[in-house]
Amino acid sequence: MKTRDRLRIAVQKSGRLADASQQLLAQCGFRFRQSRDKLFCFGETHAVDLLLVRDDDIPGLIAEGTCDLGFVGRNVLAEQRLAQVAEAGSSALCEVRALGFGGCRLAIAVPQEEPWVGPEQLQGRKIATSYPALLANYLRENRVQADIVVLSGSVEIAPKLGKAEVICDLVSSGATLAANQLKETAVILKSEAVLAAADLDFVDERAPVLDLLLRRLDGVMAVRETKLLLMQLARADLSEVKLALPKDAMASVLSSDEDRDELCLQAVVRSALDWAELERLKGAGARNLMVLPVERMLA
Ligand SMILES: Nc1ncnc2c1ncn2[C@@H]1O[C@H](COP(=O)(O)OP(=O)(O)OP(=O)(O)O)[C@@H](O)[C@H]1O
Ligand SMILES: O=P(O)(O)OC[C@H]1O[C@H](OP(=O)(O)OP(=O)(O)O)[C@H](O)[C@@H]1O
Ligand SMILES: [Mg+2]
Repeated sequence: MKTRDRLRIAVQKSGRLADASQQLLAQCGFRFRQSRDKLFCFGETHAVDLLLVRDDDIPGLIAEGTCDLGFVGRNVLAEQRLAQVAEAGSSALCEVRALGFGGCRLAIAVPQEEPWVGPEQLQGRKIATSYPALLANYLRENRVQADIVVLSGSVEIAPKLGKAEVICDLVSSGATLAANQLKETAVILKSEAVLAAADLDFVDERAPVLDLLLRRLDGVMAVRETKLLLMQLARADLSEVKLALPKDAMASVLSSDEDRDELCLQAVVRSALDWAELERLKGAGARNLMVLPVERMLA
């Protein structure tokens, strides 16, 4: 087994996942110094270094052992995992954690005027995609035979170019599909950025730093949507205000001895808080409501 004294993580150099990946590592308390060629970041606070690469290269770098971990879209990881299984019979690549950013879906899209009845309508059609293994898997599961046209990008213009009638591509807002007179139908994969790895059974110095990284990632992820809600209220309104709190709120009441009728209530809320919920609390008697972000939590 290869041993190394520093953990090496592959992250996207530039693109949709690049900034959020580095921000997440910063939230975990990891600081880096970037090399002059901007391809490598040396970990200043911990024995963790980053390799800045194209996202498509991340699963391969992990599989060959050049990197221990990677921040990559589930769509890219799942596609390359399936391709490895088809080629070698197995794949060591696995998803260790979902990271909560880079949300999108891999979906089938057909021309807007075409009614969608189900996957059987894809029988014998030409489908353009950059995800041939995931698409082939979906077609196999639905017992449909179709012609997969592999394109590395700009898949949405394939129907206009006459290369295919249908596409299978990533969708987020749906704006790209709408601009190309296409509509989303079946979703093949729900995706987000994930932490990918092949082998986490380290027996060298990487083990404790991996442990620390996973614990801190879990700490940051656990409070992603969490907010601290603070408010003032009269003691007489306490039960009404408590009833108006979101169901998952963990509330505690603070009071000062000088004015026992005037209370302060704090609540940790794990779901997103909208204006309607705050207005409901105000209606129940709460005043000076404040919603504060929670940066980290150590249980
Ligand atoms: N419209 C979208 N909204 C949200 N996330 C997306 C969207 N499109 C793609 N993603 C996610 O972001 C990942 C990276 O997308 P990006 O467009 O930066 O890739 P790329 O052009 O292949 O970059 P690279 O130059 O690194 O190869 C995708 O694999 C996917 O997981
Ligand atoms: O549903 P939407 O919000 O419109 O997003 C979908 C688009 O986003 C991605 O492309 P991207 O913009 O990253 O460009 P690319 O094709 O060069 O990767 C994806 O390939 C779609 O084309
Ligand atoms: Mg790419």
